[in-house]
Amino acid sequence: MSTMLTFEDALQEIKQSATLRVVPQTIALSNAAGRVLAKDIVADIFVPPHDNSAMDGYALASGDWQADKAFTISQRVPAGQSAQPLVPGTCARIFTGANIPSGADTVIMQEDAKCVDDHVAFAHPPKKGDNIRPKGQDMQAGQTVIKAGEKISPMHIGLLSSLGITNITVYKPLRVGILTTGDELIPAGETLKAGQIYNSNGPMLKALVTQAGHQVEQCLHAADSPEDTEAALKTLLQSCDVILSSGGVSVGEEDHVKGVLEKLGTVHLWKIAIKPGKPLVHATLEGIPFLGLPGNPSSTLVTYHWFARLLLSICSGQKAELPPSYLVDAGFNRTNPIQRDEFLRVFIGQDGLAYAHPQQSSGALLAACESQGYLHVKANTQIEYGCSYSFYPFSGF
Ligand SMILES: Nc1nc2c(c(=O)[nH]1)N[C@H]1C(S)=C(S)[C@@H](COP(=O)(O)OP(=O)(O)OC[C@H]3O[C@@H](n4cnc5c(N)ncnc54)[C@H](O)[C@@H]3O)O[C@H]1N2
Ligand code: MOO
Repeated sequence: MSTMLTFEDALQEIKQSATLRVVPQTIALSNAAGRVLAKDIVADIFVPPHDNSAMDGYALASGDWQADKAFTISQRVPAGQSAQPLVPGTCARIFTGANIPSGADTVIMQEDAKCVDDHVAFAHPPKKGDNIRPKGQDMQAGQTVIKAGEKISPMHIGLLSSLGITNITVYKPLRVGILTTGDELIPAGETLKAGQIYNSNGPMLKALVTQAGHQVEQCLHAADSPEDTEAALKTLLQSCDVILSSGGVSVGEEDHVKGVLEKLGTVHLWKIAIKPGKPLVHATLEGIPFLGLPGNPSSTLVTYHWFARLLLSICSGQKAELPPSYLVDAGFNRTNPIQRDEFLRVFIGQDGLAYAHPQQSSGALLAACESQGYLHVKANTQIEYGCSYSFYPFSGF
């Protein structure tokens, strides 16, 4: 148990043991932004339902066009009204969004038309299909348009509204318990005494979990004692689907989280070859997944982003996907050997190169706030100016 797992093996282990922890419920689409879809959505209509005009202009059969022919305007079709079949050899006055009359196959925009008394002529020959948005251009009946596991975005709300859908089946929000540990920590708002610092991981984790769309069920703080840690965990176990903690997972005699986990449940992994975040612990307590994040604030952030986010995603019914990344060249060198996979907090310069923030201590959080994402540098490599590394913008997490 004391050997360190590789980053990939740890991800795999957490991914494989994570299971769905929430049940479906049907809710109004208008309240569904940010919720996780529980059932595929299959379109039951075509969108648009009919061929319709993309322009204000004139609908005609392209084969009827002749230079300077004066077309009779045989009908007027505003959006929202049904069109009559086109009288052969004539055109229809038509407006954006209006249904194309049967017999017409093209729309000429009004700027390209010349009105002659109550007739109209078109100088340039149209192409069949011009300015017509065909039936089903956006969605076809029978097409799966959103898969279960997707988080509903405002775009999805628009898309589903265009199908006439008012209710959808989503998963109930995942209830997450947060435990912070440490005798030295006090909440913001109180006055610091010698040896004390403010609890920053608690509020940060609460914000990360909330931003990811989960429900923070309860936040507790435990002193550095096995009794306090055990009591807090037992309380969280009563109402939470998943538990995250910060601190108390290293090797000192003031670190009690792992010992209590071994007493109450099963520890699956402890210590990963990453920097920062090495002493991460993963366990199951009474069937409830638990991740113990290391207490240094940047270690908490990094392990939340890479491991807790994934665990919470799977438990809440989402797909187990890593955030998007792209290759960026390093704008700096580092020749000292890298023994653990590193997640450097970096920003992208105007030259497009990645620059490491000068402060990479796991105890410092300002560096993350001043950076744009992670540069993932794998163990046993070096960082060379101009070489490419995977960059993961914070916005993808
Ligand atoms: N002898 C060794 N010591 C340490 C090792 C090691 O391998 N051998 N690993 C180091 C690494 S790496 C990390 S990371 C830390 C993780 O330790 P813990 O998870 O046990 O965290 P704590 O000791 O409780 O706290 C570490 C640090 O973070 C501050 N902290 C904790 N919680 C909060 C919070 N909620 N808000 C703000 N700051 C917090 C705490 O005061 C400590 O300064 O262990 C190393 N040690
Ligand atoms: O792994 Mo620790 O997070 O290096 O500071």
